[in-house]
Amino acid sequence: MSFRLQPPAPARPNRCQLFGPGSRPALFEKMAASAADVINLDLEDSVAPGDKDQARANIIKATHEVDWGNKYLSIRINGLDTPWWYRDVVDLLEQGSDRIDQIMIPKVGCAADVYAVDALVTAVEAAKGRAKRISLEVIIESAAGIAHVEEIAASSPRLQAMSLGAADFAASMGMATTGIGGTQENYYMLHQGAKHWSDPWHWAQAAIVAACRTHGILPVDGPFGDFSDDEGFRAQALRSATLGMVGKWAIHPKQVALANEVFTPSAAAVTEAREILAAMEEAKAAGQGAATYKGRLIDIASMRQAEVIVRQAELIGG
Ligand SMILES: CC(C)(COP(=O)(O)OP(=O)(O)OC[C@H]1O[C@@H](n2cnc3c(N)ncnc32)[C@H](O)[C@@H]1OP(=O)(O)O)[C@@H](O)C(=O)NCCC(=O)NCCSC(=O)C[C@H](O)C(=O)O
Ligand SMILES: [Mg+2]
Repeated sequence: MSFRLQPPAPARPNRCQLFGPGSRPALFEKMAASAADVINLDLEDSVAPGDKDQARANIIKATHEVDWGNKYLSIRINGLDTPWWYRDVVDLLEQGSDRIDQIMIPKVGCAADVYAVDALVTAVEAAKGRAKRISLEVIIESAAGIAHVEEIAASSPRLQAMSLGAADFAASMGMATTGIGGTQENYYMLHQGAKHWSDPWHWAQAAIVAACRTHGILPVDGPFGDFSDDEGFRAQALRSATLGMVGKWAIHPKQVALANEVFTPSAAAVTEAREILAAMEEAKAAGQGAATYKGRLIDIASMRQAEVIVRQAELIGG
């Protein structure tokens, strides 16, 4: 380990973030009753410009009236290039209840974007004497965002999570697709006449995971647009989990169970991780730093890998 230690990410479950437009208050109770760990009420791109004020009022009312149970309640404000974002922050924190946990900032392009929101949140919190400290989540969904991902991850002590927004990311990068996540038909290698599909989201996800892990932030995979394609969602989520992401958005309720399943370590994986830890304790007691488990090498690094799985299971209550 470097002399600079890797900080732990916030210890809360974040397997699924269920989104719903602030302009559809009829969905709020259903969202609260879902199995998602995090609820994202949206003021940004799922709300038409003419509905922004009403959506904000709907969300403020719902923070007082809906029973959100143990959900982590997050509200996505409008981007910093719009005339709405400051009013979103001020009204939410002046008029919304203490039930609000987090503000999500879309299209973050540099650390100063987070600084600006942090400054406003800090001022309103102090002025209103709000007891709960609001956390922040950012969405990386632009060329500038991915270019500055590390400085963004380091931008604020309030920052708890960072998501990849595949749709805006693709648009900003000029990618030739209208797909939101998943396999892209034209992104393949040819080998001996056969097509082998690659993953165009991989490098951005890996950059986000590295920035997040360096600064103790939760890395999250964003939307998978085709909510009729369960297997496509599962494949995308499994790749994200394998890379180190802790969860994924759901843009339709049917995606919640899929995300929870993928980002909950299986009983077999937890058993194996615990066996590795036990085998290494035995090896250490015998003065050895390496051992054999099911015919393969395990050593002290294997303990750290196993601990990731056990910690995740314990967080979820497994
Ligand atoms: C995608 C939808 C517009 C579909 O809505 P609808 O046509 O109502 O769906 P269904 O008829 O299939 O709904 C079945 C039942 O489920 C309820 N429902 C629907 N959506 C939700 C929800 N989000 N949460 C909870 N419950 C929901 C319906 O009411 C039906 O219930 P019942 O009648 O009792 O059976 C809609 O799902 C939707 O609006 N989804 C969220 C869209 C959104 O928030 N988008 C923003 C995030 S993605 C993004 O911004 C891109 C990103 O930034 C990037 O750049 O990548
Ligand atoms: Mg977006």
